[in-house]
Amino acid sequence: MQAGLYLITPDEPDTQRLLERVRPLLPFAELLQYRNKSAETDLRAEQAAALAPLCRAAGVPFIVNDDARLAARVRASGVHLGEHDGTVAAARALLGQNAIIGVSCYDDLQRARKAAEDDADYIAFGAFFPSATKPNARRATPALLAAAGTFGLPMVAIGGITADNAPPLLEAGADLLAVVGGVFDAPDPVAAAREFRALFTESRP
Ligand SMILES: Cc1ncc(COP(=O)(O)OP(=O)(O)O)c(N)n1
Ligand SMILES: Cc1nc(C(=O)O)sc1CCOP(=O)(O)O
Ligand SMILES: [Mg+2]
Repeated sequence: MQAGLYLITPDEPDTQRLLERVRPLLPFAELLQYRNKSAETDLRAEQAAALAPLCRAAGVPFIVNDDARLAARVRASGVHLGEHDGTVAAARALLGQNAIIGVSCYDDLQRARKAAEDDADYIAFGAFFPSATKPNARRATPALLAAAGTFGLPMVAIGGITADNAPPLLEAGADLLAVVGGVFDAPDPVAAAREFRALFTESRP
């Protein structure tokens, strides 16, 4: 897993529109997560099945949020698990050794330690800034990233991140910046994604 932008989809009800919104951004993303908290089961299955080949063709690992079974069904590269989304072991049994299994750790170093012991592939912390996507998210600080560096796993920062407010997170050790609104709600999403990529190419040649 390379450092860079970890793009997460917004709740877009129209599958064709979702593909149109995601397609031009894939060249700037290291990972793409399908997340739709508003969709019913059938629509989530349809959208995940549509995004999987798009990501495969672009060479971008495709991660499904919450649902390891859906990830297995669409042959995704992996799954992202929060505190209500099952265990790493259960996801690993479904998806295999090579799958990317990420774990939300919020502001909790003990959760991160457990995720590392469970052989997660990355640990995610947040929210670092107020988030319109998840207004009630627990808040985290850059000091947490600095402390979690000892776990030896790639670290993802999430929550209200823009290219402008991201530099302290990279300085504290974040490898990947997970973003919904900072790209999809920007006036020009491609320009916003390009700005994120520049943070990595300029600070880490
Ligand atoms: C990369 C990444 N980090 C954190 C989350 C949040 O997961 P979770 O706490 O399960 O909340 P929901 O996204 O399911 O609302 C994430 N999805 N991705
Ligand atoms: C899905 C999610 N999880 C968070 C956490 O802190 O665990 S913050 C968040 C929202 C991310 O969207 P945006 O980039 O628009 O703030
Ligand atoms: Mg979840």
